Amino acid sequence: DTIPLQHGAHRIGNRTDADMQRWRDLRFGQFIHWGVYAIPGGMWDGKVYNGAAEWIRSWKEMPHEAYDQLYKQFNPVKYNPADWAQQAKNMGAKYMIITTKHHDGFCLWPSKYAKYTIANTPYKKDILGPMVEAYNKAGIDAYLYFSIIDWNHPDWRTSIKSPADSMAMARFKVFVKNQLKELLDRYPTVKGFWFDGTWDESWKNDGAFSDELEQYLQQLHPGLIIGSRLRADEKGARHFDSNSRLMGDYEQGWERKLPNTIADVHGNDWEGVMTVPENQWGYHQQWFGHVKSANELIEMLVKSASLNGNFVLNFGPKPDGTFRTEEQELMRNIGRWMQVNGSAVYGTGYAGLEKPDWGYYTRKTGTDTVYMVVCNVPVNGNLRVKLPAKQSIAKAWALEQPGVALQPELVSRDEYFIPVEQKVYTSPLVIVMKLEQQQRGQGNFE
Ligand SMILES: C[C@@H]1N[C@@H](c2cn(-c3ccccc3)nn2)[C@H](O)[C@@H]1O
Repeated sequence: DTIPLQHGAHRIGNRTDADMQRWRDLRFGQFIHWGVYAIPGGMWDGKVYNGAAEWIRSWKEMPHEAYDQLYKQFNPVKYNPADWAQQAKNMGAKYMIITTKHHDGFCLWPSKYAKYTIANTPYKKDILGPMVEAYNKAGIDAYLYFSIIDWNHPDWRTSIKSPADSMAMARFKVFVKNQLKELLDRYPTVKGFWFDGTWDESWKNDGAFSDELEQYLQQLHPGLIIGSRLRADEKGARHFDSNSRLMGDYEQGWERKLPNTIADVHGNDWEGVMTVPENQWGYHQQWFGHVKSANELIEMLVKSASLNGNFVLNFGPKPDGTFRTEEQELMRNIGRWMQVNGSAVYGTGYAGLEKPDWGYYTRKTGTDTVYMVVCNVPVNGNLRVKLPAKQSIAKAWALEQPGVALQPELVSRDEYFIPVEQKVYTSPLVIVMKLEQQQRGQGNFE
């Protein structure tokens, strides 16, 4: 039996409206973390910061006063949003999430509610407007990342320890509402918010406000898509309310990790966000540890779609407004594969088949078209395809050779082998299958 909640989930099950279906069909997004933290780029005073570059202000080696002067040097003279949008389009991204304000509180737009903004840098001009416009022009939807944590604002509190704290936080919440309305007024084509920095007590213990804020934004801009990270219920439960019901429009907890099985997603819409190095969102001059390859990231993207989720890959532009070469290279290499094989990702979801060893199945939503994305070619030269009872393969072909029908061999009841060419593969191979209900009497297996 459920606990009565005023500020828990207000909907059971996924959203069924067109805006949400559009979000699902996009499947592949580009995250951009850009701000003052790009200037030090993970280094200060000749020393390397081993944490995430966008957190450098919290590093003991970086005096707050020193960081808080850096905005006076922010001048991305090479910033060219049309070029960014073109590179993202070439990569195959269908939506983009941009940090309007990260935890440091620096605003990439000339907010009239703050001084710590782009307006007071040498660059002066609004960064967000031209970016949203350029991406939308390239056919890419725009979403706004917004950090509730704001290290720059005098009224932000991580916890409420006194009446003075309560009054400060009350002022801060008005400031948050004002900035969010300002963002919607300035950039009306945005499709949603990506909230972050909502783990502190001050927020967790104010579930009512997070609920009111979500409803306020939906009234301002019906159809907005907002993930579960914004929300807490009145008992301090986050993402899932005290009755284990998902709050928000999709599960937003998959940060630098992905679900492994369809059971892990509990039937909810979800989105995974991923860094190229192990844990850098903002620009870091020295990437250390494992840097993911195009094929690794393509596999994560396909794995996400195969489990009914979206995949968002992060980029951290340099202080001059350009992407580092490794990131430009990645966008080209991922794009080359998406150019040919994107139909195995866009508008697809969980195929309802048992996960095979050789890779992933995705199903074009609502159809009998199933894609086989082969990441591990079996040494026995055959792709084993196990179908639910009474289903069979009507047709199968390699996506790149639509005219050449493959010959699946029925090797046991509802199980086929599809031969796969033994050669060097430099990227995942995609095979398309049309499934059908089994004709009566086909196959002579008991
Ligand atoms: C999307 C990512 N979320 C921000 C983040 C993550 N975290 C964090 C904090 C504590 C534990 C694990 C992760 N803190 N800030 C990162 O800075 C980046 O913006």
